[in-house]
Amino acid sequence: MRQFVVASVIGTRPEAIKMLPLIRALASIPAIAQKIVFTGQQPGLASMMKLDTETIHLPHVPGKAPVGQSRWRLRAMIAAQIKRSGPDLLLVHGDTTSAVAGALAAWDRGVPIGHVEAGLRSFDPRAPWPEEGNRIVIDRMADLLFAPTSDAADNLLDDHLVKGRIFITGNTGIDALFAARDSTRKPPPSAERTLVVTCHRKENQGRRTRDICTALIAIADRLPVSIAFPLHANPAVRRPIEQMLGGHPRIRLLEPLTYREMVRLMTQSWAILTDSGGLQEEGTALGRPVLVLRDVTERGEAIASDNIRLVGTDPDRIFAEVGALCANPTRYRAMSMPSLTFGDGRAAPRIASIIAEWLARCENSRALPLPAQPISANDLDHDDAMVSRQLEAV
Ligand SMILES: CC(=O)N[C@@H]1[C@@H](OP(=O)(O)OP(=O)(O)OC[C@H]2O[C@@H](n3ccc(=O)[nH]c3=O)[C@H](O)[C@@H]2O)O[C@H](CO)[C@@H](O)[C@@H]1O
Repeated sequence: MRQFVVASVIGTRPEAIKMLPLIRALASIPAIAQKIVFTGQQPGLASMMKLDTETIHLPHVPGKAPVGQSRWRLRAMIAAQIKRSGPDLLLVHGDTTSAVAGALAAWDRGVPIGHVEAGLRSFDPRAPWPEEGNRIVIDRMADLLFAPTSDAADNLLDDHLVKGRIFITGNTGIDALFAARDSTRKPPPSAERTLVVTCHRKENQGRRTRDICTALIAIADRLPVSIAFPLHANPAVRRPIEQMLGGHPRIRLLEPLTYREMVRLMTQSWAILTDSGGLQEEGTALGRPVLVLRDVTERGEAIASDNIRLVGTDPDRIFAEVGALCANPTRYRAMSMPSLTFGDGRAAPRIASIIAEWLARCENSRALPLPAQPISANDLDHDDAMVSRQLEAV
């Protein structure tokens, strides 16, 4: 039997972190050859991933273009790559401009699409923008949809324009987290209460960043907490933060950390304050309370399990929520229970086996299987037996 070609599009740090476990799992399948397309949306990712598969680097266009222009440019360049290498399946991850451009390029060329981390919704088209629109568009074009949780799968089932095969697999980000956590010596417990902070979202730039920094100064000045703040690489994000927080004795501004360093910092942390999607999932799996610097989240499962709380960006509210964690051990303990709601660390091999089985069936059927009926609600259980039942139907 011939080798199948599976191409993956990578544009940002979270895509690199969350796709690496799947790329490694696919590499262990002899029938599959891979091509990794780096779009340059964020530079330096290939060296971070240390891949030994074929990689393609799209030319980086300096300067910050409007989102629509970037999407069009990336779509055209990825379509040209697809024309050259004709993959049997194109994988995209999440909700970035690179992901939606990759899916559109595959759509243009009639190449089947696999969406990793499918089904996340904030149900607010403007927050986050353009991510909410991106992931809806991708899900409606995708042939294989890998939903991290049953809630995400429910979102897909509720959208009658989603026609692909839905699988509940867990989030590959938890695979990456556990691999990084278990590959380093367990750090000694930190005597100090360290609050890990990250802030990078477009909607939090400007006044909201200043409000968040005002809260951090009050926290560092008045609460028994020190702050470790790994800065985002984007100068427009980090500059105002450096101006407001630089030099504060109880606030450590850090250069962007490697993933392993970041996992070590989170493992040692007392709590996490962030607008990041990935950190909400990681804090939940590690059992660290996560306060979210947003008004909405796609991780409703972790609100239900009281692992995360939405605190928004009002400085007084942020200070009060961190203060309550300090003053209320019962609340702190309740938010510190590790939960596998976002995955058990085996999502990547699960997805890889689904892909290998699906490609083989496509080959045997000599045609792309018609989009089968979405899975029924009673299929939404989180185990491998369910996945194999779904595959039988392909
Ligand atoms: C709407 C939304 O929520 N979308 C999310 C967004 O991703 P995000 O919000 O998680 O983005 P960031 O916060 O930039 O990355 C976080 C990762 O980086 C690690 N990290 C952090 C600081 C550091 O110094 N070193 C590191 O290694 C950290 O542990 C974590 O794993 O887009 C992704 C792609 O579409 C989606 O998957 C994801 O849903």
